[in-house]
Amino acid sequence: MDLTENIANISLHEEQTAKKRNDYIDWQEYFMAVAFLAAKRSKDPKTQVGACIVNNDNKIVGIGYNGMPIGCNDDDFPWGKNTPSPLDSKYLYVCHAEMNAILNKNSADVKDCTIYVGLFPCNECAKMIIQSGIKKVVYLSDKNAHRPEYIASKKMFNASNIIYKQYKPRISKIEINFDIDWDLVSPTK
Ligand SMILES: O=c1ccn([C@H]2C[C@H](O)[C@@H](COP(=O)(O)O)O2)c(=O)[nH]1
Ligand SMILES: [Zn+2]
Repeated sequence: MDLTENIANISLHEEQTAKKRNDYIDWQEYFMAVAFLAAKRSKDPKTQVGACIVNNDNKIVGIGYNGMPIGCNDDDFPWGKNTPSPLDSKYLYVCHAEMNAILNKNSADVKDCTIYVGLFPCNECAKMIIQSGIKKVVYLSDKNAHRPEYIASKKMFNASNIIYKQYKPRISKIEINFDIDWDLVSPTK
C-alpha cells in the first residue's frame, strides 16, 4: 500500500467512525436563548425582556419582547420610568414580552405550552398566561419577587395549577459568531 492509499484509508476510517458532537445546547438552553435573543429587539433602555412559547413537540409557537404597540412609534412614545405624570412614562404604553409572544402565536392556540421568559411574569401577564392555556413558566430572574404584582402572579399561578420553575443555567454564555470560516469548519473537497 503506498502513502496516498494509506492516507485515504485513514480518512475513510475517520469518516466511518465519526461521532456526533456533544457540545450542543440542550432544549432548555435553546428556548431560553431564543427568549434572550428576542429581548435584544427591545427598545426599552432599562429592561429588555423576551419570551418564547414552546409546545409539547418542542416546536416554538410564539416569540415576543417588550415594545410599544403597533402604530405607536417608539421614537415618539416615552421610555422613562419616574416621570411626574404617568402619561409620560413607558408603563401605560409598553406591551410586555409574554403578551406579545401569546398574541404573535403561529399555531391555533398555546394550550399546554411552556413559556420561557427572562423575567418572572407580572400579574397582567400571569392572567394572560393562565387564560391562554399555557401550563408551565420557565423564568430566569425573579428580581421583582417582593412586589405585590409578582406576589399576585404566584397566587394566581398556584390557584390555576400553573407550574413555574426558575431556570438555572448550566453555562453562563452562548455565543453567536457570524464570523465563522466555513472552510475551516467543513473543508470543501
Ligand atoms: O412581565 C413583564 C414585566 C415587565 N416587562 C417589561 C415592561 C417594561 O418594558 C420593563 C420593565 O421596566 P422596569 O424599568 O424594569 O420597571 O419590562 C415585561 O415585558 N414583562
Ligand atoms: Zn407583564
